[in-house]
Amino acid sequence: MNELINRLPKIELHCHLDGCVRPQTLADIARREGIELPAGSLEELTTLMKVPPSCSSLVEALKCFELPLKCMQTPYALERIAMELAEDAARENVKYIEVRFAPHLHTEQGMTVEDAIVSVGAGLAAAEKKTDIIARMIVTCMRNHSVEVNIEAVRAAAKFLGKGVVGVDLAGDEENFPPELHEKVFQLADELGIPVTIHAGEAGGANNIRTAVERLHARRIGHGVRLYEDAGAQQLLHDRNIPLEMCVTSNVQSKAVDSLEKHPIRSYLERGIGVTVNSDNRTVSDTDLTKEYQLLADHFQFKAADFKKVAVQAIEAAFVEPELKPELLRKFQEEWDKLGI
Ligand SMILES: O=c1[nH]cnc2c1ncn2[C@H]1C[C@H](O)[C@@H](CO)O1
Ligand SMILES: [Zn+2]
Repeated sequence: MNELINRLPKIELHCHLDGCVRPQTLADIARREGIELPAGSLEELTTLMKVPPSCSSLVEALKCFELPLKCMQTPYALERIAMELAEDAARENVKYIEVRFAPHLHTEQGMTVEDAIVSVGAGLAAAEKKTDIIARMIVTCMRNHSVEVNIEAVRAAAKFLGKGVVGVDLAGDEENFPPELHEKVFQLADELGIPVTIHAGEAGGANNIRTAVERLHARRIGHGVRLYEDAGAQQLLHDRNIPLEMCVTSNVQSKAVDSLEKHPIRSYLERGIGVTVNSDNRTVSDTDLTKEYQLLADHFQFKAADFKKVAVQAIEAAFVEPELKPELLRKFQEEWDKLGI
């Protein structure tokens, strides 16, 4: 199964740029830009960039983003980090990736929201030229930012829609900032024709999943782990064909589930809820898509047929230009044929 997992064609819909910075790159940028890092060695830096084993909540996990963000304040840094992320994914045979980031988190040293989008877009485009990956951007709004700031992010996303940006998202502290606070923001996204995905049911209850769909126009749900709490919400996702972007390792770390064994991914798959498999944050969660697939094979009896199913569901749910989907599906089919699965 290991070799098969390495060779499987993959697709990733939920991946945060600031959670995927290579430690060596962070060290390089810090040196280049004269930023002092609180670590004496690469090993120490790598440890600081990862969620600690003692992590007890999402709020605690979110602290791990402060360090990489310090070194993600210039066009050079954003372009390089985006390119490297897409290259790392391509090496895992990821054929399509949606990379998300909150442009406002990158404006501390004078970059504008639009500068940040342009730089990430340039990095992804560079990786597309060098590898066989298609890479797109999702503009993330932060739950702790004001409605006004998030409206600005959505307007910037609209400007780049079809030019690298394919959607908008809501992320951050779900425990203290419920989705309805940002209803106006995603009302606007809908009016502007931007596809919406919302982190919900991770550090908050299934009611947030319902709100994300019914009031924030979500077409996909980030995590949605706690969907099991509400049969009505399950029915809603099933009826509207709204899939979950599941990130199993991340959910164990943030305590969205009590233990790995209690993760509901298998039961959602069996109940006909759309499930997709994602890394969330490669560096912060110390994972990648290959490790996530391996985890599913080892602990949730995922077989080749299950991996095919989740890939097809992800292709269907991708925000990529619709005209690219048949080509993407063809690429996957070609590789499955080669693997005889
Ligand atoms: O899993 C997550 N849940 C909620 N927010 C998250 C998660 N992973 C990353 N974020 C936040 C922290 C980052 O700074 C921000 C933008 O990528 O999104
Ligand atoms: Zn996330």
